[in-house]
Amino acid sequence: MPETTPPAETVAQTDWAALTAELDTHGHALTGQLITPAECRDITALYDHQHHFRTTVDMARHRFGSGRYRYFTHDLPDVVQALRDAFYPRLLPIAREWAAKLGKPAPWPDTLAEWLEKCHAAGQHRSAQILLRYGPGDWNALHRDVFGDMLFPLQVVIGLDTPGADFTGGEFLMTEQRPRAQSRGSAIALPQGHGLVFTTRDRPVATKRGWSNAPMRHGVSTVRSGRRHTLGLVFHDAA
Ligand SMILES: O=C(O)CCC(=O)C(=O)O
Ligand SMILES: [Fe+2]
Repeated sequence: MPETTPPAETVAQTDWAALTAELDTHGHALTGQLITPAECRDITALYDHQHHFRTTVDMARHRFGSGRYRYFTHDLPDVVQALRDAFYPRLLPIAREWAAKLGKPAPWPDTLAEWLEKCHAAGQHRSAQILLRYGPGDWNALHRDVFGDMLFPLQVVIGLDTPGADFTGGEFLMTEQRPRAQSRGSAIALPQGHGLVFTTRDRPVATKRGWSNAPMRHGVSTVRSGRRHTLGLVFHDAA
Protein backbone atom coordinates (compact mmCIF):
# COMPACT_ATOMS: atom_id res chain seq x y z
CA MET A 1 0.00 0.00 0.00
CA PRO A 2 1.59 3.31 -1.01
CA GLU A 3 2.24 5.74 1.85
CA THR A 4 -0.19 8.27 0.42
CA THR A 5 -3.35 6.21 -0.21
CA PRO A 6 -6.21 7.98 1.59
CA PRO A 7 -8.06 5.74 4.06
CA ALA A 8 -11.30 6.10 2.10
CA GLU A 9 -9.58 4.42 -0.86
CA THR A 10 -8.10 1.62 1.18
CA VAL A 11 -11.59 0.91 2.56
CA ALA A 12 -12.99 0.96 -0.99
CA GLN A 13 -10.22 -1.40 -2.19
CA THR A 14 -11.03 -3.95 0.50
CA ASP A 15 -12.39 -7.23 -0.85
CA TRP A 16 -15.88 -6.66 0.50
CA ALA A 17 -17.29 -9.92 -0.88
CA ALA A 18 -14.67 -11.91 1.08
CA LEU A 19 -15.06 -9.71 4.16
CA THR A 20 -18.84 -10.12 4.09
CA ALA A 21 -18.51 -13.90 3.82
CA GLU A 22 -16.12 -13.90 6.79
CA LEU A 23 -18.48 -11.70 8.81
CA ASP A 24 -21.41 -13.97 7.98
CA THR A 25 -19.44 -16.98 9.19
CA HIS A 26 -17.80 -15.57 12.32
CA GLY A 27 -19.40 -12.23 13.24
CA HIS A 28 -16.01 -10.55 12.83
CA ALA A 29 -13.54 -10.06 9.96
CA LEU A 30 -10.14 -8.40 9.48
CA THR A 31 -9.92 -5.78 6.75
CA GLY A 32 -6.23 -5.76 5.85
CA GLN A 33 -4.12 -2.63 6.21
CA LEU A 34 -6.11 0.61 6.17
CA ILE A 35 -3.62 3.15 7.47
CA THR A 36 0.17 3.40 7.59
CA PRO A 37 2.32 3.03 10.73
CA ALA A 38 2.93 6.80 10.56
CA GLU A 39 -0.83 7.46 10.53
CA CYS A 40 -1.18 5.05 13.47
CA ARG A 41 1.41 7.03 15.41
CA ASP A 42 -0.32 10.32 14.55
CA ILE A 43 -3.66 9.01 15.81
CA THR A 44 -2.04 7.63 18.99
CA ALA A 45 -0.42 11.03 19.63
CA LEU A 46 -3.88 12.68 19.66
CA TYR A 47 -4.54 10.88 22.96
CA ASP A 48 -2.48 13.44 24.87
CA HIS A 49 -4.30 16.46 23.39
CA GLN A 50 -7.29 17.20 25.58
CA HIS A 51 -9.11 19.40 23.06
CA HIS A 52 -9.93 16.42 20.78
CA PHE A 53 -11.96 14.69 23.49
CA ARG A 54 -15.25 15.25 25.34
CA THR A 55 -14.86 12.63 28.09
CA THR A 56 -12.23 10.28 29.50
CA VAL A 57 -13.32 6.96 30.94
CA ASP A 58 -11.32 5.21 33.64
CA MET A 59 -12.33 1.63 32.95
CA ALA A 60 -11.50 0.34 36.44
CA ARG A 61 -13.74 2.96 38.07
CA HIS A 62 -16.74 1.73 36.08
CA ARG A 63 -15.70 -1.92 36.41
CA PHE A 64 -15.28 -2.08 32.60
CA GLY A 65 -11.82 -3.63 33.06
CA SER A 66 -8.62 -1.61 33.44
CA GLY A 67 -7.16 1.14 31.25
CA ARG A 68 -8.53 4.36 29.85
CA TYR A 69 -10.34 5.51 26.77
CA ARG A 70 -11.31 8.90 25.51
CA TYR A 71 -14.39 9.88 23.51
CA PHE A 72 -13.61 12.22 20.62
CA THR A 73 -15.75 15.34 20.25
CA HIS A 74 -17.87 15.55 17.08
CA ASP A 75 -15.03 17.56 15.55
CA LEU A 76 -13.22 14.39 14.47
CA PRO A 77 -9.66 14.45 13.13
CA ASP A 78 -9.73 14.08 9.33
CA VAL A 79 -8.41 10.52 9.20
CA VAL A 80 -10.98 9.33 11.78
CA GLN A 81 -13.81 11.10 9.94
CA ALA A 82 -12.64 9.69 6.59
CA LEU A 83 -12.56 6.13 7.92
CA ARG A 84 -15.97 6.36 9.51
CA ASP A 85 -17.52 7.90 6.39
CA ALA A 86 -15.91 5.27 4.17
CA PHE A 87 -17.11 2.32 6.24
CA TYR A 88 -20.77 3.26 6.65
CA PRO A 89 -21.94 2.64 3.05
CA ARG A 90 -19.98 -0.66 2.95
CA LEU A 91 -21.44 -1.95 6.20
CA LEU A 92 -24.96 -0.81 5.41
CA PRO A 93 -25.92 -3.64 2.99
CA ILE A 94 -24.63 -6.19 5.51
CA ALA A 95 -26.67 -4.60 8.33
CA ARG A 96 -29.77 -4.61 6.12
CA GLU A 97 -29.28 -8.20 5.05
CA TRP A 98 -28.86 -9.35 8.66
CA ALA A 99 -31.99 -7.46 9.71
CA ALA A 100 -33.92 -9.14 6.86
CA LYS A 101 -32.73 -12.60 7.96
CA LEU A 102 -33.86 -11.92 11.51
CA GLY A 103 -37.14 -10.28 10.48
CA LYS A 104 -36.12 -7.09 12.29
CA PRO A 105 -36.54 -3.47 11.18
CA ALA A 106 -33.65 -1.86 9.25
CA PRO A 107 -33.96 1.83 10.19
CA TRP A 108 -30.66 2.89 8.58
CA PRO A 109 -30.84 5.51 5.80
CA ASP A 110 -28.46 5.51 2.82
CA THR A 111 -26.15 8.11 4.32
CA LEU A 112 -24.37 8.32 7.65
CA ALA A 113 -25.44 11.99 7.96
CA GLU A 114 -29.13 11.04 7.77
CA TRP A 115 -28.65 8.18 10.22
CA LEU A 116 -26.89 10.45 12.71
CA GLU A 117 -29.78 12.92 12.42
CA LYS A 118 -32.11 10.12 13.48
CA CYS A 119 -29.84 9.27 16.42
CA HIS A 120 -29.76 12.91 17.50
CA ALA A 121 -33.55 13.25 17.20
CA ALA A 122 -33.88 10.23 19.51
CA GLY A 123 -31.60 11.83 22.13
CA GLN A 124 -28.39 10.02 21.13
CA HIS A 125 -26.37 13.07 20.22
CA ARG A 126 -22.90 12.53 21.71
CA SER A 127 -19.90 11.29 19.74
CA ALA A 128 -19.08 7.63 20.39
CA GLN A 129 -15.73 7.44 18.57
CA ILE A 130 -13.01 6.41 21.00
CA LEU A 131 -9.26 6.17 21.37
CA LEU A 132 -8.14 3.50 23.84
CA ARG A 133 -4.85 3.12 25.70
CA TYR A 134 -3.87 -0.06 27.56
CA GLY A 135 -0.70 -0.63 29.59
CA PRO A 136 0.58 -3.73 31.42
CA GLY A 137 -2.25 -5.37 33.40
CA ASP A 138 -5.00 -3.52 31.50
CA TRP A 139 -7.90 -5.29 29.85
CA ASN A 140 -11.40 -4.64 28.53
CA ALA A 141 -14.34 -6.61 29.93
CA LEU A 142 -16.67 -8.39 27.50
CA HIS A 143 -19.36 -5.89 26.51
CA ARG A 144 -21.58 -4.46 23.79
CA ASP A 145 -21.48 -0.82 22.66
CA VAL A 146 -25.21 -0.21 22.77
CA PHE A 147 -26.18 3.29 23.89
CA GLY A 148 -29.92 3.35 23.27
CA ASP A 149 -32.60 2.24 20.80
CA MET A 150 -30.68 3.69 17.87
CA LEU A 151 -28.21 0.97 17.04
CA PHE A 152 -26.06 0.22 14.02
CA PRO A 153 -25.16 -3.47 14.36
CA LEU A 154 -21.58 -3.40 13.08
CA GLN A 155 -18.53 -1.50 14.28
CA VAL A 156 -14.82 -1.30 13.50
CA VAL A 157 -11.71 -1.28 15.68
CA ILE A 158 -8.34 -0.31 14.23
CA GLY A 159 -5.09 -1.52 15.80
CA LEU A 160 -2.51 1.24 16.26
CA ASP A 161 0.41 -0.85 17.59
CA THR A 162 2.11 -4.09 16.56
CA PRO A 163 1.24 -7.15 18.65
CA GLY A 164 4.34 -9.02 19.82
CA ALA A 165 6.59 -5.98 19.24
CA ASP A 166 4.89 -2.99 20.91
CA PHE A 167 2.94 -5.10 23.39
CA THR A 168 2.21 -8.70 24.39
CA GLY A 169 -1.16 -10.15 25.40
CA GLY A 170 -4.00 -7.80 24.52
CA GLU A 171 -5.86 -9.98 22.03
CA PHE A 172 -9.23 -8.76 20.84
CA LEU A 173 -11.81 -11.21 22.18
CA MET A 174 -15.29 -12.14 21.02
CA THR A 175 -17.83 -14.53 22.45
CA GLU A 176 -20.88 -15.84 20.70
CA GLN A 177 -23.75 -17.12 22.79
CA ARG A 178 -25.07 -20.06 20.81
CA PRO A 179 -28.76 -20.99 20.82
CA ARG A 180 -29.38 -23.48 23.65
CA ALA A 181 -25.65 -24.22 24.00
CA GLN A 182 -22.49 -22.91 25.63
CA SER A 183 -20.66 -19.88 24.25
CA ARG A 184 -17.87 -19.92 21.65
CA GLY A 185 -14.83 -17.65 22.02
CA SER A 186 -12.41 -16.16 19.49
CA ALA A 187 -9.13 -14.31 20.08
CA ILE A 188 -7.78 -12.04 17.36
CA ALA A 189 -4.37 -10.36 17.16
CA LEU A 190 -5.03 -6.99 15.55
CA PRO A 191 -2.10 -6.00 13.30
CA GLN A 192 -1.00 -2.34 13.27
CA GLY A 193 -3.09 -0.29 10.86
CA HIS A 194 -5.57 -3.11 10.23
CA GLY A 195 -9.25 -2.95 11.05
CA LEU A 196 -11.56 -5.54 12.49
CA VAL A 197 -15.23 -5.30 11.57
CA PHE A 198 -17.41 -6.96 14.19
CA THR A 199 -20.95 -7.32 15.45
CA THR A 200 -22.03 -4.85 18.10
CA ARG A 201 -24.92 -6.84 19.52
CA ASP A 202 -25.93 -10.03 17.76
CA ARG A 203 -25.71 -11.79 14.46
CA PRO A 204 -27.89 -14.18 12.49
CA VAL A 205 -26.87 -17.83 12.58
CA ALA A 206 -28.52 -20.58 10.53
CA THR A 207 -30.34 -23.23 12.57
CA LYS A 208 -32.57 -26.12 11.53
CA ARG A 209 -35.55 -23.86 12.18
CA GLY A 210 -34.27 -20.87 10.18
CA TRP A 211 -32.27 -17.85 11.30
CA SER A 212 -31.63 -17.35 14.94
CA ASN A 213 -30.13 -14.44 16.85
CA ALA A 214 -26.70 -15.08 18.39
CA PRO A 215 -25.74 -12.49 21.03
CA MET A 216 -22.09 -11.46 20.76
CA ARG A 217 -19.79 -9.67 23.18
CA HIS A 218 -16.31 -8.25 22.68
CA GLY A 219 -13.42 -7.25 24.91
CA VAL A 220 -9.64 -7.41 25.19
CA SER A 221 -7.45 -9.90 27.08
CA THR A 222 -4.94 -8.61 29.62
CA VAL A 223 -1.98 -6.73 28.17
CA ARG A 224 1.16 -8.40 29.59
CA SER A 225 3.76 -5.84 28.55
CA GLY A 226 4.08 -2.64 26.52
CA ARG A 227 1.30 -0.35 25.38
CA ARG A 228 -1.65 -1.09 23.13
CA HIS A 229 -3.74 1.63 21.47
CA THR A 230 -6.84 1.20 19.35
CA LEU A 231 -9.29 3.43 17.53
CA GLY A 232 -12.93 2.42 17.94
CA LEU A 233 -15.48 3.47 15.32
CA VAL A 234 -19.16 3.11 16.15
CA PHE A 235 -21.90 4.15 13.73
CA HIS A 236 -24.57 5.29 16.17
CA ASP A 237 -24.09 8.16 18.58
CA ALA A 238 -24.28 7.88 22.37
CA ALA A 239 -26.95 9.17 24.71
O1 LIG B 1 -9.33 -2.16 22.18
C1 LIG B 1 -9.99 -2.96 21.51
O2 LIG B 1 -9.49 -3.76 20.73
C2 LIG B 1 -11.50 -3.00 21.64
C3 LIG B 1 -12.07 -1.69 21.95
C4 LIG B 1 -13.58 -1.68 22.00
O3 LIG B 1 -14.20 -2.17 22.91
C5 LIG B 1 -14.30 -1.06 20.88
O4 LIG B 1 -13.67 -0.60 19.92
O5 LIG B 1 -15.53 -1.03 20.95
FE1 LIG C 1 -16.31 -1.90 22.63
